[in-house]
Amino acid sequence: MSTRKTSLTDKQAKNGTSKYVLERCASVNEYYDVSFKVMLLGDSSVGKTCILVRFKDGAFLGGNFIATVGIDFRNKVVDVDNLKVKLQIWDTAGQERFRSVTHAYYRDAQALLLLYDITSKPSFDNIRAWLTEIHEYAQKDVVIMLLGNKSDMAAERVVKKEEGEKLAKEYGVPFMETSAKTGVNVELAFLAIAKELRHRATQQPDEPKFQIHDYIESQKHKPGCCTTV
Ligand SMILES: Nc1nc2c(ncn2[C@@H]2O[C@H](COP(=O)(O)OP(=O)(O)OP(=O)(O)O)[C@@H](O)[C@H]2O)c(=O)[nH]1
Repeated sequence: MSTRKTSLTDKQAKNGTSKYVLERCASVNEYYDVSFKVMLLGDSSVGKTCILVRFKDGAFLGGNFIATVGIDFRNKVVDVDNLKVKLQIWDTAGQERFRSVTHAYYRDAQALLLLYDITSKPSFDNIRAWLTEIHEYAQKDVVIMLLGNKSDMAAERVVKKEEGEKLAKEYGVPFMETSAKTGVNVELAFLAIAKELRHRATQQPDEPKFQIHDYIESQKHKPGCCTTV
């Protein structure tokens, strides 16, 4: 399958929906109650586009690697606790030369999925630098999740799962290993983010806070979890 990773003009990008739209809206014939922007970040080739395509279309983009140019987005509406949540998911270019383009989009994002590749030590080592950038450019209350992608490549693994867990714990962010190839944990990652954002947007002061870490742990241990086919 051939994919061309396209970039958007600023005008197209700014046509996105605003924060916490709590009204019934139609987006390409799909109704939703609330809309959020989620951004995929991480070094080039860690699998950001593949994770998005797996979640959106249930497919894997194998074959030749074509780096993303600039930034691109796709929408997906998911049901979260009786509310239709639209995730507008921004796929960014991991290459350094596009960094100044993508910085401009950080502040509009309500959630960030930060990826590294379990077969690439540099991509893991760069996570701290990514978190520094996030703290500089993103909203203070942005939801961050760390993902160690390509978990299907066990033979080539150079980053232990425990290392990912330790780093995530240090920064107080949820963590899981994913595979865009097999689908493991991909849906869970996006659904956990959608749930967290949905609860933040609609939560009453007397309601208990949604616990994303607990939710992920409870779902990981469910039979049949967490493959998108
Ligand atoms: N085995 C395996 N390969 C993967 C996985 N995810 C991505 N790949 C491969 O890794 C390469 C890079 O994937 P992309 O999704 O294009 O990477 P990216 O992070 O979007 O890269 P940039 O656009 O440059 O930022 C491609 O050849 C994919 O087929 C995975 O979970 N498992």
